[in-house]
Amino acid sequence: MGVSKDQIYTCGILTLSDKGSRGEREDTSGAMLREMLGEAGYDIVAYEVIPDRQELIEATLVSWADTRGIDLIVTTGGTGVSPSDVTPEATRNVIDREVPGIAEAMRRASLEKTVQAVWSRGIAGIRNETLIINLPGSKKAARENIEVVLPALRHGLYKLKGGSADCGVPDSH
Ligand SMILES: Nc1ncnc2c1ncn2[C@@H]1O[C@H](COP(=O)(O)OP(=O)(O)OP(=O)(O)O)[C@@H](O)[C@H]1O
Ligand SMILES: Nc1nc2c(c(=O)[nH]1)N[C@H]1C(S)=C(S)[C@@H](COP(=O)(O)O)O[C@H]1N2
Repeated sequence: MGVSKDQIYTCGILTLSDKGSRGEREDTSGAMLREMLGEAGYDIVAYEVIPDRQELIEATLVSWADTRGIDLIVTTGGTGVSPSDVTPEATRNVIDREVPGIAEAMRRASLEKTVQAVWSRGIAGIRNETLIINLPGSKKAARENIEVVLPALRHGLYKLKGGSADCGVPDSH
């Protein structure tokens, strides 16, 4: 079965936060992402808040991609340089192919807002037919990053699932 131009893609939001996982901080970033991606037409089928533990992050990403077949996984948190920040390492360990342009675009736009954007080490990549994107943890930073690439995502998801419409044709998928 091929991918259709009107495909509704599934999406999982994974929040990495020690405080959040202990119930010590409300996950306003995850809530914002659920709303934003839901409004953008994604079917939000998974949402979890887990601590910054690399093996747990990897296991969750693998399960969401391989067992549940989720099309798009967006992570928030754990991209910085604190000793506990391991989201990029976990993501790198589970992807087959990196998509550097996504992180490049987000950091370039973020640097227009704050020089502190240099501290996000987030990456993006593909595992089988799942696209995984790392965002920083604060609600402001997560929004400022996802809004940069959101308009591009449907095209990439379509292509990574084997869609064959021409890239140059506007709204062809
Ligand atoms: N899920 C979240 N929802 C809302 N705000 C968040 C969330 N995660 C992080 N933040 C905010 O972004 C800031 C930077 O995030 P960072 O992950 O470095 O915080 P932290 O307190 O060290 O992490 P942790 O939540 O893992 O204990 C936090 O101090 C907090 O203000
Ligand atoms: N657009 C944008 N990017 C941003 C920020 C921000 O406020 N806006 N904050 C930065 C800061 S202060 C940090 S420490 C890093 C990493 O955040 P994380 O550890 O919560 O993932 O994201 C950076 N990226």
